[in-house]
Amino acid sequence: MNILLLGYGKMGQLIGEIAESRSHHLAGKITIENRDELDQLKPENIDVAIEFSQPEAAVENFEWCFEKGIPVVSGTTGWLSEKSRIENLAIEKNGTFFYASNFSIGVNIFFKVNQFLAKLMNETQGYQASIEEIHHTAKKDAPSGTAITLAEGIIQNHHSYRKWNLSDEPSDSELSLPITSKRIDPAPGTHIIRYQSEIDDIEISHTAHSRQGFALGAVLVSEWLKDRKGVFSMDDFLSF
Ligand SMILES: NC(=O)C1=CN([C@@H]2O[C@H](COP(=O)(O)OP(=O)(O)OC[C@H]3O[C@@H](n4cnc5c(N)ncnc54)[C@H](OP(=O)(O)O)[C@@H]3O)[C@@H](O)[C@H]2O)C=CC1
Ligand SMILES: O=C(O)C1=N[C@H](C(=O)O)C[C@H](O)C1
Repeated sequence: MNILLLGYGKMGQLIGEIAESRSHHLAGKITIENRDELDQLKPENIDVAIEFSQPEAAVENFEWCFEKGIPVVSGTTGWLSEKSRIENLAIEKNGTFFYASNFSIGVNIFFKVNQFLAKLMNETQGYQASIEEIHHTAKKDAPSGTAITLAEGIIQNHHSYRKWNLSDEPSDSELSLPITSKRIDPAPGTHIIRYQSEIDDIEISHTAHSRQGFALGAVLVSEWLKDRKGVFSMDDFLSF
């Protein structure tokens, strides 16, 4: 496949290496500095754009891809207030859009375990839930996109929680799930779910040892997405 990398930082570079090792060709490696190179590309020669940029850049990148008819796979976090509009735009333009807060298979198993645990805890009194995420200090958004997905998994399955809040910001509701964001180098991504009571604590966690799982997941999804039209998520890609 011909792959356009929109964003060529820590993730874009690793995705490029993995894509080439799987015999794909890189049609472009776009950063803030060389963004004008987009005008010289031939959209008909690009099979998919893999977009790992920055919260402020992602939406503009999606709109550009939809205009050019290029399917887009994005892992950029921190732009979710625009998600419904972007998904509607993808459909309106007969485009292809795949977003995941986390492309690693391990984290997607962890999402399912989190949902199952939330269902069990919903039947149990006396536990307070909380989420902690730890990432490297260059991360621009907080909480992480993965922590938001985990919070949504709890909110959908546990009646004591209706929304989430960052733990260092005041919450206006007892029904809010606190998320603590820590920035410690070189953490690629750690997420912990805690249920604490006076009697005991229950804790589940996922720790990424590198960015390999995120990057490989994005390439595998791009291969799967070829020739598909519409809006997709990891639930469509995975068979569990
Ligand atoms: N879903 C997932 O599985 C994962 C998601 N992420 C998310 O991916 C995103 C990128 O992470 P990471 O690679 O670590 O970040 P980096 O800061 O290392 O890289 C970001 C890249 O985006 C480029 N960029 C910024 N603005 C634009 C623009 N307008 N058009 C094109 N490129 C642009 C930057 O350019 P320049 O170099 O010139 O500054 C840089 O190359 C983050 O939102 C992060 O949260 C990260 C890991 C996994
Ligand atoms: O910025 C990162 O590095 C990561 N971002 C994603 C997120 O916000 O959840 C995924 C992963 O945890 C790494």
